[in-house]
Amino acid sequence: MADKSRPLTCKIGPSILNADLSNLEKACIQWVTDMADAGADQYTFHIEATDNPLALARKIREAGMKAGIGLKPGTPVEEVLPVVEAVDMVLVMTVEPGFGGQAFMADMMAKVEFLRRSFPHLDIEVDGGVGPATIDACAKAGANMIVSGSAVVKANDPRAVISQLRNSVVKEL
Ligand SMILES: O=C(CO)[C@H](O)[C@H](O)COP(=O)(O)O
Repeated sequence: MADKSRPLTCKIGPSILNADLSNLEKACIQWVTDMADAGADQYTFHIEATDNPLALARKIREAGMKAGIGLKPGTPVEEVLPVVEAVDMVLVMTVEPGFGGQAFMADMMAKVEFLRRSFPHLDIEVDGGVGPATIDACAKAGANMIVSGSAVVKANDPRAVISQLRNSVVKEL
C-alpha cells in the first residue's frame, strides 16, 4: 500500500530511452495507470519517448498525477512549447541520459533561463552533474527542482550537501 503522505514520483528515464524503443510508447501509456494505482503523485516522461506528448500528458493528469516532461541535451527547448500548458514540470537534462557521475553541461542553462522567463510559475527541474559546484548556476537560471546523485551519495555529509542545494535554490525563488 502506497504511503500517501509522501510524494512519489516516477521518471521514465535514461536506461529506458537507451533501450529498445519499439514498445516504449505503449509502455509509457500502460505505466500511467500502473503508477497512478501505486499512488504516484507525478509522472515524468521524456519528450523523445513518444510521438504524442500532449496525449500522454493529458492522460497523466486525467489519472490524477502531475505531468512532467524531460528534454535530452540535444533536444531544442522550443520542442516543449506545444505541450507546456499541459504539464506541471519541465525537466532539463544537464547530462546525456545514461548514468550518474557525468560532468554538468552548463550550456543547458540557456534552456532553463528561457523557460523561467517564458513561464514564471512552471516547475523546472535540472538533472545531471548537479552539486555544490554547479547548483548556483541552476538556481540563478531559474530551476526550482533539483536531481542530484553523486554529489549527495558520495559526500561525507550528504545532509549538509542537500541543505546547501536547497538553500541555493530557495535564495533565488
Ligand atoms: O538520470 C540520470 C543520469 O542519466 C541521473 O539522475 C543523474 O545523472 C543524476 O546523477 P548525477 O548527479 O551523479 O549526475
